[in-house]
Amino acid sequence: MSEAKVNGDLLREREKCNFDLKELTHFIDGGEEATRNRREVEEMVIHVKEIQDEVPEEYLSHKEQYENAVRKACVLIDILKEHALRHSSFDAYKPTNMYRVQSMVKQVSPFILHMGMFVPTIFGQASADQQAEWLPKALSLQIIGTYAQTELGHGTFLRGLETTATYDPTTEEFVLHSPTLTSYKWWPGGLGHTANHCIVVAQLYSKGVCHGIHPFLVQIRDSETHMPKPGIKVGEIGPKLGFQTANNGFLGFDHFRIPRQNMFMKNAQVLKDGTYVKSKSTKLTYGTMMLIRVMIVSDAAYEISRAVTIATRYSAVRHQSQPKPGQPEPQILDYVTQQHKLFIGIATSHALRITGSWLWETYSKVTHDLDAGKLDQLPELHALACCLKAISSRDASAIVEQCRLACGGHGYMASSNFPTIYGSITATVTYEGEFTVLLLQTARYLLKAWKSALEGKVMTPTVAFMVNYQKTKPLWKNTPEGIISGFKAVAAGKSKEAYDAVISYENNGKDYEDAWNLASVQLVNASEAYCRAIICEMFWSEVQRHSVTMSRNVAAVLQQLAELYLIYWTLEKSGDLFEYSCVSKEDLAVLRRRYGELLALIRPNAVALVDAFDLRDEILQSTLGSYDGRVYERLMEEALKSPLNKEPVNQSFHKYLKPFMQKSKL
Ligand SMILES: CCCCCCCC/C=C\CCCCCCCCCCCCCCCC(=O)SCCNC(=O)CCNC(=O)[C@H](O)C(C)(C)COP(=O)(O)OP(=O)(O)OC[C@H]1O[C@@H](n2cnc3c(N)ncnc32)[C@H](O)[C@@H]1OP(=O)(O)O
Ligand SMILES: Cc1cc2nc3c(=O)[nH]c(=O)nc-3n(C[C@H](O)[C@H](O)[C@H](O)COP(=O)(O)OP(=O)(O)OC[C@H]3O[C@@H](n4cnc5c(N)ncnc54)[C@H](O)[C@@H]3O)c2cc1C
Repeated sequence: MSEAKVNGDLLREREKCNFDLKELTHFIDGGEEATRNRREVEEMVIHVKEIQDEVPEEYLSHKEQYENAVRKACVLIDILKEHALRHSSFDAYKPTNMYRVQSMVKQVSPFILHMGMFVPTIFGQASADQQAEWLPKALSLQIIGTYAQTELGHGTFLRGLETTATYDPTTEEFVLHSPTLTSYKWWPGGLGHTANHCIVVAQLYSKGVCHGIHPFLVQIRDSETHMPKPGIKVGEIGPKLGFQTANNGFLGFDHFRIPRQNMFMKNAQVLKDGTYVKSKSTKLTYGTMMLIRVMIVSDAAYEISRAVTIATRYSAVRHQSQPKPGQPEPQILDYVTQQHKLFIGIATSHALRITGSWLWETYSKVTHDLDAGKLDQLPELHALACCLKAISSRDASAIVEQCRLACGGHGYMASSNFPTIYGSITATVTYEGEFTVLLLQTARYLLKAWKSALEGKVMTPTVAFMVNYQKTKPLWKNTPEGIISGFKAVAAGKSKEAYDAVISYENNGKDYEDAWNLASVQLVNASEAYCRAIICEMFWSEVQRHSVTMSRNVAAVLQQLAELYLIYWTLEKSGDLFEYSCVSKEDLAVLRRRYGELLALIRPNAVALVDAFDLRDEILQSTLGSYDGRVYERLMEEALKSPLNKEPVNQSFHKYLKPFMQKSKL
């Protein structure tokens, strides 16, 4: 990009950068080679004319948006498939690469569930024979699939799903049926008009016995005509807050038959005569959800990086107000309140990316052990994935919205891209396990952990801190390590309180379930505190670990961001820390001053820090956040694309306004 065209404020901001920007980008990507590979994929996609829209998508009808999205998804997937094959690797399938490439088309891909859940379920739940048959077709998109679990009546409570799959040994088939309106599948992405196959989660009946929910591969549309198969009722569920082009659909079955072999057989099986063979754990059926929950943590980090890049660049270009008479209007980035809104976003993106990578590695290790029959680490992984998915998606939604608000009126424009980013990220708070529901899952683990600590049992690593808390309340130290220890004290204290509350309700005559419900606000708070302690510890310790191999200034900016994150949350949660740790008012006053110092230290590097995310304009898709900072020019260029501006007088004037005004004159 020619520097001459770049906005002067941004040029000056970039000159202030005191660290090696490329080194930070490599760190974010996971190494220099990873940066090269990512850029190669992006470069390949960026120049493809077919994925660029002449008319902004917002002006298209719902139907046109979908058709355009299918067209672009086909182009995109073709390029990526070719790339993946050329490199004989699965690199293109890595979550981080997928997110970035996906965001080059503004609206979500109707193939998202194919790539995100259909293919992974075949990997995770199909037997070797089934994989050999289904994977080549799925990976090459000869068949397009989705993951149909949620029903009109139930999303959270999976044991309550109503779709049935009844085994008929005479024909060696399963009969799929939707007995009620509420049993209709509802929500699966791509189900409306894109997928011709889907993974259906249904209650398995054999020999008159219900064995609970199991996944089945079902062809729902004809391979040639794409017509729904007889016995299948399928369609799209209509417009939503976001995710407009995901083609979320509904699906009902009228005694629809599939071969026995279409039940996913890696874990449980039904033999020809109808004998049911149990899985090592019924929870293995939930494997794909676990994978996506793990991926969502990195996705949250990525969406924050997009929002905060847009808002920070805009804040460097935008001038407003005149605090000192006669002086020029300052850049809004110089207002400390603006720094307070934005720098926590930069810090959180790093915190969640680092935590997401750690969770990904933990997930890989535990699933490898599961394949070898070792199930002992599954509960801890489940507890971690649940709370990290919940908190990362909620934090990301809040930060994206904060970034939008930080851009004032222009943040409200569709062309800022905030509405689309927000529409996507806020969906992650609900899908793949609703926020509160997942925190309550983690709370189950925490209560057991607290009980184990009371009984002096061996503790798993992420809850081992509970043992110390039982002995003493840790002394407060105004250091990052001291703050982390304080957050652990909050997590332990809240777990204890929730545990005691459940016991106390039970002692007062409530049964366990009612006691649980009565204590559930405390349970959710305990999970949130545990999760915050994990993110804080992971962020700080990983930055420390990597600092020794980094140049001094890159290490310094990352340490500033990690410290900012820790202090931000200490100040946000000061009430909890007063209650459960030994922090004093004086300690908090010191931290408040340090927080102000950190904002000032980060300020000169702010634009460089978001530049280091290395998000191309084609990925940001924002009038406010482009690299050159031509904010006002772009806003006007985009406004002129409005179809309403194609003619000086709209026909509604002659049809309605003029007669209306004339009538008013009489
Ligand atoms: C060749 C390659 C080419 C590459 C080309 C690339 C091209 C790229 C282009 C485009 C692609 C686009 C980019 C893709 C990016 C991918 C991102 C993916 C995004 C996907 C989008 C997803 C959309 C959303 C999908 C969905 O929402 S699917 C539906 C999800 N549904 C839920 O999550 C339901 C939530 N409910 C539950 O999970 C459970 O019911 C419950 C709440 C956990 C309760 O379950 P249950 O009643 O059975 O259990 P309990 O009785 O409560 O508990 C019993 C014990 O079991 C424990 N438990 C529960 N769950 C688990 C578990 N999963 N694992 C382990 N243990 C579990 C529980 O804790 C209890 O334990 P206990 O000891 O306390 O008894
Ligand atoms: C954009 C989007 C895409 C989706 N894609 C898919 C897909 O591809 N495939 C698919 O199968 N599904 C999909 N879903 C469905 C999604 O997984 C569910 O909506 C989600 O799991 C939440 O379930 P629910 O809608 O039943 O919410 P509910 O469980 O009805 O939640 C409503 C409220 O009740 C509360 N609540 C429920 N149970 C409890 C409890 N036990 N304790 C305390 N509070 C409780 C919740 O906290 C929440 O406040 C998608 C959803 C969205 C929004």
